[in-house]
Amino acid sequence: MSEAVLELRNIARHYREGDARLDILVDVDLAIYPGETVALVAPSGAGKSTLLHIAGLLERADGGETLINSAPTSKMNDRERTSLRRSAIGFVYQFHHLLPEFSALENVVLPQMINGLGRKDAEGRAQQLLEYLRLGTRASHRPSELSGGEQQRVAIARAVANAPHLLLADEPTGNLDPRTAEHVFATLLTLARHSGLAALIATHNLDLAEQMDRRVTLRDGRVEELP
Ligand SMILES: Nc1ncnc2c1ncn2[C@@H]1O[C@H](COP(=O)(O)OP(=O)(O)OP(=O)(O)O)[C@@H](O)[C@H]1O
Repeated sequence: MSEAVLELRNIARHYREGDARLDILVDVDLAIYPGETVALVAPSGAGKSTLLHIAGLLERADGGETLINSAPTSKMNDRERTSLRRSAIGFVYQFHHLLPEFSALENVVLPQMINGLGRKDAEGRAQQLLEYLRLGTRASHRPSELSGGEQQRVAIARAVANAPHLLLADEPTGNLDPRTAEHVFATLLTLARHSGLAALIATHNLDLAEQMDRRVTLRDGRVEELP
């Protein structure tokens, strides 16, 4: 088998609330391989967002190791982690978080320029991605001029703009009506499979989770495989 894109080893994370200590992640082990789509299905408060933030190098664990393409990240400094995150990891959130004053195209161009690509190449790739997501004619529109489903598709284009190896999504369709959610989710899965991405997607929607290659949950701070 090829090497894991994401590997979490013995990850622990707790928060403090006054004198109390909340052990959210106790001993999380998880590996995701290229082209694999994995659903993270767990009750509210179980620690899904915490796990995604640690996997995405947005937050540090209290113990254990996060490996991206086999590279351990816990001893990297913040600059190294940010640089790895920008090149290897894409994020989609429940709310699109697009920059309101920029067009759809510019929202997809910006992360590429931040990652060092020239404007012309970035615009070419952004246009191509938007067309692939059937948003070619909406490229010059600002987020407020797009429907919820279109906004979320632009957010997906932005997440994959730098051709990441790992796609992380936190309830990416949680804010959409069921039909739009189904459509956006199908788009996300097609894109992930087409690009050979490893994807970890937190969702409450069991129908959507069923469409993914594997399902895992969090129980008492540990990852368990679901049938
Ligand atoms: N910075 C923080 N400080 C203290 N407690 C926190 C912090 N972040 C999260 N928590 C707590 O940790 C627990 C797990 O939170 P997390 O957001 O990871 O859960 P979740 O499974 O994503 O939930 P949801 O499905 O509702 O988004 C919750 O009880 C939350 O209140």
